[in-house]
Amino acid sequence: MATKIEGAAGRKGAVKSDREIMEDLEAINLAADWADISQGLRKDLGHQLHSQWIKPIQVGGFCKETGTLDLYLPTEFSANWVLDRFADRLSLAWKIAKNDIRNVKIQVHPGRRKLPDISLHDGGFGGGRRAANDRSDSSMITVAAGTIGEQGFSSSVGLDPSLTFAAFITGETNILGCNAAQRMAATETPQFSPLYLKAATGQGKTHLLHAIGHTYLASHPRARIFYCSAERFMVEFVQALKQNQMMEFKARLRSFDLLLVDDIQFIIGKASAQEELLYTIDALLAEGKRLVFAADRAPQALDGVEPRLLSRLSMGLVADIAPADIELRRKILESKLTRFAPLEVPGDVIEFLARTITRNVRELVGGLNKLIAYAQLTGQTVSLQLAEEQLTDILSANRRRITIDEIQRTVCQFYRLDRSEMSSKRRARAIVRPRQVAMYLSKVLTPRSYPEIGRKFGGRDHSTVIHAVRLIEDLRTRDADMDGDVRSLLRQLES
Ligand SMILES: Nc1ncnc2c1ncn2[C@@H]1O[C@H](COP(=O)(O)OP(=O)(O)OP(=O)(O)O)[C@@H](O)[C@H]1O
Repeated sequence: MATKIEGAAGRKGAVKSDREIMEDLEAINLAADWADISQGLRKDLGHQLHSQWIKPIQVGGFCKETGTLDLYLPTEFSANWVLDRFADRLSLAWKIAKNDIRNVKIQVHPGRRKLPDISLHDGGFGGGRRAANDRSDSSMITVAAGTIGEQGFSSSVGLDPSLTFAAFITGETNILGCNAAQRMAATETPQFSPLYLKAATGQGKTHLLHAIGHTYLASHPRARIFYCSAERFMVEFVQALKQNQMMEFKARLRSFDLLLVDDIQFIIGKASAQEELLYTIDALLAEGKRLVFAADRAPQALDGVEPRLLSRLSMGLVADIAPADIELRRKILESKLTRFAPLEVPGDVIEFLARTITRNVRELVGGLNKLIAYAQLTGQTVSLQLAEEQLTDILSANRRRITIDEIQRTVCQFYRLDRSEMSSKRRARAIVRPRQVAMYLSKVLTPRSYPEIGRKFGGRDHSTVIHAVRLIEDLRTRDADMDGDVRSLLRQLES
């Protein structure tokens, strides 16, 4: 049997056999995995190292018999360089991404193998990032942006040109975070510093950090900006320590006008590096410089971070970005769709994706991209049926969603209460506190809004839910028993 492939722009392509189509699909899946791996490495290594060494990597074929994946680089020199420095990381990342990979072979390109002709202008798979083999130049950042040079911080500013405020869609759940980020990037000095962005994975923290960098640079072209992940900060710190270059390290770190530190939860447990970060924060704040941190949890919930650093992290504004609600998910999909025009995606497909892919925006956008890529590749029309068939992994992962009913049931079992107490009007402390815990867990584990949660707890007002969430958050930082209870409930519910 042969299937006709219709190109991205509606061109008629060649007739492909089923085997060729399977190979193309395998290549698409590898490209999607590579987009995720590459994105992680970009955060870790910074934009400059990433664009120089990782981005040129082309994913070759995967041999099922030997479990070997080929990675190609354009020159002997770059292949050796990547082999020396990144072989272990690349191999580990691929093994985690794809169980059946046993070896990763890094070598010079024997002759270019192209991915199927599909147009993902938006950046390909994996939530709007560039597709694996997209080698387009992204030289958006100029030297003025604070190339640090020499050793120590080896990355330059590290901003992704596609992550701007213009591309960031706002709704009720992220408007506070976005406004605060815009203030941090504005010409006027913000009334708060640092800004601490808190959100679960894939809800746009990194996007906002990059957007701050772009906007600030546009109005301060000579500004020195540093973007890195906390993990990267640790690596740089340890290297400087080993190479006896702490003075240079400190001096460079303190010379920045804007410091953007992503994934601060990874700073955990390294006392000397934490201390250095603490001094840097103090020094930069004293000079009125701007600092932004992003993490997947509140400062108080960062285990193993010393109290003085915690107090610095939370002394400015802590802006919470809640999981995107249905309206925002719809808006994001619609905005992404404009880039695929004239391709048509029916309204019911958008609605289905927005309603089903609720865990995070990365998966949502990744799902849309994958669906469109598949439809273009096989010449099929985008439909609900195609979405159900092609996105089984994403959809089933999202369907395993925790519900408020489940949370109420688990909390009642845990505290040995009757289920009716979740909605009752009784105000005895032994009932009120578990009810507040259940409201808190509903906010943390489900995408429901405060009013929706209130309704599930006997029609309570949203302000009661907000109060409960804040109270439990606060109690968790002061009362070890309460924190222990919540952790144990979280484990039960997430298992
Ligand atoms: N509101 C939004 N509008 C447009 N795109 C968004 C929005 N939120 C997230 N995205 C996109 O979703 C993807 C994931 O976002 P991002 O990497 O910023 O998440 P994150 O919160 O930093 O996640 P992690 O904690 O896993 O690093 C990116 O492609 C980003 O551009």
